[in-house]
Amino acid sequence: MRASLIQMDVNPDETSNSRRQRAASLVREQSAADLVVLPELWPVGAFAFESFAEEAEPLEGPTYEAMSKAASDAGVWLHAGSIVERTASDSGSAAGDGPLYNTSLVFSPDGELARTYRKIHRFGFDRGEAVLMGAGEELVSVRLPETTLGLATCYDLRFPELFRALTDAGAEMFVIPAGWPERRRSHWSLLARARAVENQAYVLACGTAGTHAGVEQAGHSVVVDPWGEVLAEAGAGEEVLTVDLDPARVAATREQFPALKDRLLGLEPPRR
Ligand SMILES: NC(=O)CCC(=O)C(=O)O
Repeated sequence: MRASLIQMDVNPDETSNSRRQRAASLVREQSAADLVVLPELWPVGAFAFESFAEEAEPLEGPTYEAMSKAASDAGVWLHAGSIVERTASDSGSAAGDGPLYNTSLVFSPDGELARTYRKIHRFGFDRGEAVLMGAGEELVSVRLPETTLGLATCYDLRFPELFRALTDAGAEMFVIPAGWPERRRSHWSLLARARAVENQAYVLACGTAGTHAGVEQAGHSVVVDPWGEVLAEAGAGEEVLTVDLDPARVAATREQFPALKDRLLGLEPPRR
């Protein structure tokens, strides 16, 4: 199974419309891949909080349209990263005045929307995403012919219980679009490997390059195998990281080193 992670440069000199067109062409160029991944909030920038409201789009908005077509043109599964999703109000009376969400879109090779995932852990403590967006509440996995993807977004990487729950739900490959800053790059690399090792799963973590809203991005997208080995790692700039994966390695690793079976906490009834 071949995966291509598109580590896009997100900077304020490019409009979201032009970046959408560029993303669509980059996806079309990956027709040799089975799975293509884009980063978190690439149309607007994960730290461009001031632009969230203006750049917010309905689920079936311009990013959806462009990515659905790009997925079907390339004939690939496409994790299209995330958008600022504008929702209708609870009453349904006025379109578009409900909460915003950081929502990921996954398309099948025929361009159909397979699943969405609303980021559960919002970044920013008492500002930014944490106050501007609603929190997702649903664990999401996506069944592909070769494997099962578990979805998470950027700051979610710091919460191991999410990944353990996805593992319990059958995930074998975590796909993590991100807009991770350079300042905490060491955490990114460490946590990506930790989530792979502790769950004996592949990690595909796709970040952004460039600088937006004054925040230099880490780049360094990474693919880690179920043993915790780094299979491929990008540099700091825009880059497509392509790697061949063997989904059978997940079951093999879990069988050869069955640490997941030795869990004692959080399981009912206790195993020992
Ligand atoms: N966009 C994000 O979720 C940023 C997360 C981050 O900077 C961190 O966890 O550190």
